[in-house]
Amino acid sequence: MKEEILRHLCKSLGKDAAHSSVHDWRVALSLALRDRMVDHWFRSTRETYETRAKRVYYLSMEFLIGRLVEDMAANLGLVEEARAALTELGQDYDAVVLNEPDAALGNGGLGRLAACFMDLLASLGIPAYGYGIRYEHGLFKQDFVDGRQVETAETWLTQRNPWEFERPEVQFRIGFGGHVDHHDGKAYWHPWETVLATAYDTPVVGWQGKWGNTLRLWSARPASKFDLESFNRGDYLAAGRSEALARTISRVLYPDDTTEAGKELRLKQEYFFTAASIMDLLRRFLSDHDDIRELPQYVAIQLNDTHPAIAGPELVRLMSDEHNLPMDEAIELARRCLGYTNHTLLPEALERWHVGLLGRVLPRHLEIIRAIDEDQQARHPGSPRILEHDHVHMGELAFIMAHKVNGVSALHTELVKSTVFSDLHRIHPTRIVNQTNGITPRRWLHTCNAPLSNLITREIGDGWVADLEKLKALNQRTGDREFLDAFSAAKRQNKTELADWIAQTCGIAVDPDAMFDVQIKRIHEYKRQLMNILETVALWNEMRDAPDAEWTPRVKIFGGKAAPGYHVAKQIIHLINDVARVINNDPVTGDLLKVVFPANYNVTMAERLIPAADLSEQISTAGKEASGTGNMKFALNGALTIGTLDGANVEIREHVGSENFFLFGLTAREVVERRHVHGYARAAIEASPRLSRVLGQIADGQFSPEDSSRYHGLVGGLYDHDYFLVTCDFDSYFDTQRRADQVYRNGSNWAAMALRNTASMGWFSSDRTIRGYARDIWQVDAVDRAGLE
Ligand SMILES: CCc1ccc([C@H](C)CC(=O)N[C@@H]2O[C@H](CO)[C@@H](O)[C@H](O)[C@H]2O)cc1
Repeated sequence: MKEEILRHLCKSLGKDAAHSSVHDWRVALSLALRDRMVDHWFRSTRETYETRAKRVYYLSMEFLIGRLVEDMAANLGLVEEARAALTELGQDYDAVVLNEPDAALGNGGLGRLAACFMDLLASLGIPAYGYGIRYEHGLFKQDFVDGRQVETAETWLTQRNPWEFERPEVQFRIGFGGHVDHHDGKAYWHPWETVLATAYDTPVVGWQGKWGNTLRLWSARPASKFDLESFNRGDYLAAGRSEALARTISRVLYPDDTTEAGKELRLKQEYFFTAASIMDLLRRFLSDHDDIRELPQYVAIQLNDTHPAIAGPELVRLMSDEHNLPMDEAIELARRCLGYTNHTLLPEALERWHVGLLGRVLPRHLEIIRAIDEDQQARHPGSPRILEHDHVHMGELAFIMAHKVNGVSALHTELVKSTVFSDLHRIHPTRIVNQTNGITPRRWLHTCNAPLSNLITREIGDGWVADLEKLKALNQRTGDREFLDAFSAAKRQNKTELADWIAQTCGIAVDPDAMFDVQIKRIHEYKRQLMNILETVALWNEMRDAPDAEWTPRVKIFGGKAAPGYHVAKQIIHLINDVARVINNDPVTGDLLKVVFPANYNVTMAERLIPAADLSEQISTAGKEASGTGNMKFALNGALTIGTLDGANVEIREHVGSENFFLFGLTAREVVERRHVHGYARAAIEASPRLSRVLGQIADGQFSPEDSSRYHGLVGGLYDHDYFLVTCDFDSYFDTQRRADQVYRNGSNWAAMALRNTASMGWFSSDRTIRGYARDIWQVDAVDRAGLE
């Protein structure tokens, strides 16, 4: 490994070891690791062709990958070899791997799930491609200025990306706009604008590197040559116009994760990568099959939410317009290839494009969508329509064009059946299935939490990394004092390291013996970071009222970005920072309570915070969080959850045992009922002296003396609307937090409960999730290659 790193440093980067930066060493290491992957990759690709195996295509607008170097080294079993090689070369392995920028090609849960799935598809040896967009700029960089979020462009590609292979030979012409001619029964689409989609491939090897799949990300290029004539005329802007226009399509990730942008560029992005992906998989299929009617036997396409839903009409277009299949047969064939995963019930997140906009950008597809609607009506009169009120409803399109639709947790799937798709569910009672989310145990325990990972491996061997259900054996140890101490020591080591990082990064001193209470996720009203900070102020009040009482010291840690246009979410960020400033400088409460909100939460920060957490905040309004995946990561790393019966919390609590979970709050059904009670929020506030005191302090500007009316709107909103029932769940949340305090003070109990959580999280490996998709949706075999020689 040492020679390979040196060779790349000198030969690939042209750098002399004596004058190389951490960046150079990191790229050299990455190239050396990449070399070790390509053989597995080629062999897997060859084998898939030889065995004519069915391929899975995962279409996603987002892949929230994070850093890759550590993950690749771990999957190849080369961590120690790489660490030794760098040490011999006088370099610090940890500094080198942390130098890598996050590939932040996603907003949150949906994007990270796609990244976890890619790891599992390779580890299970399922031939698969991930298809997405190679954004030049991923999710924005977040900074706090006077406590407010400010966004700046993310720049991961300004540095060389050592993992990708550019594929200039893999290019597709993607059309937009124009018109459609119809003659002799055929349709001819004449796009007005064309861009080139160019492929960039990143190999994805699974655990123990026995199989390699491909993540193919598309980059937009101008289809037309450089306009030298304009240039010579000195009209430089005109000369660069087509280039700039084309690149705009893959320039930046839309930072909204719950509100559909409804912007033309977003629609173009969705069609751009979807069309290139469909054309690419069809080309691959037709390279060794000549009857397109066999497609469903060899191709399974999974739509990661509605963002690639245009895949249905695009497949039908190619089958009917270019392969001359009758429309209804094309529709049926496409349906047998397609699966659709729904990730949210929030009405504002369900995509619906104005028929004018979609017709202008994709005139042929609008015709086909009309045909699909008629086909559905013919088969199921009265069925919900795709085209309604001048809008194309992408949820209905995805549902009607898929042979299987799935939710991402048991509760969510039931709500999908009983709310958003209740009518379609009645017509197609077997189409909706559940596939509860999962996480990859490699990144989210083995790689990010060495103290606990090593302890577990010492105790039960390392079989758990490939088969997480093996953690169950740890349940025997919940009464073993010595093991519990070792378990607590691992947590304490992570907390100490995090305390050092917080001191450096945020300039705040925190006590590793305090309870580390962590809420990290996108900022959104339904995730109720607001309720968390209100509880924090209430606790602060009571600590100040009785400073000598027996309090459990707490460190409240927040992390998360708000969509730039989401005003209320930005207000919540500002309030958390304002409250932190007051509490962290309060001599009365001192080390009893600290509030920490490091800026620019991302995958790498999650890998740092989760291993050090004691308490995991999963406090969404019941019925709103489709699943959550952070909740699984925390429990796996030995944190206890305080949470509502929402999303996958329900199943986590079933697996870890209700006695090892701090449950509070209204259920999803009670939430719906409470909304019918007039003035429920005001009533709840008036019934809670604790809450009304806190709201008074905030409204009076106690935390914003420089702008006392800053939170009038926010507090007023709680009195008058409180759509997410912060007021109604506040007291039970506060009481449950106090219960957690009690338990935490009895360390051994807490450790035993935490160990039960870790031991019971095997089911939440995305190993189980992917096996479910393979069995129920894709009809492919999951061959566990990890153990194969
Ligand atoms: C059109 C804008 C937009 C962009 C992204 C989204 C995603 C669906 C939002 C998302 O990330 N949903 C999360 O998906 C996770 C993976 O299934 C779940 O665990 C989370 O509960 C869900 O909020 C909606 C709307």
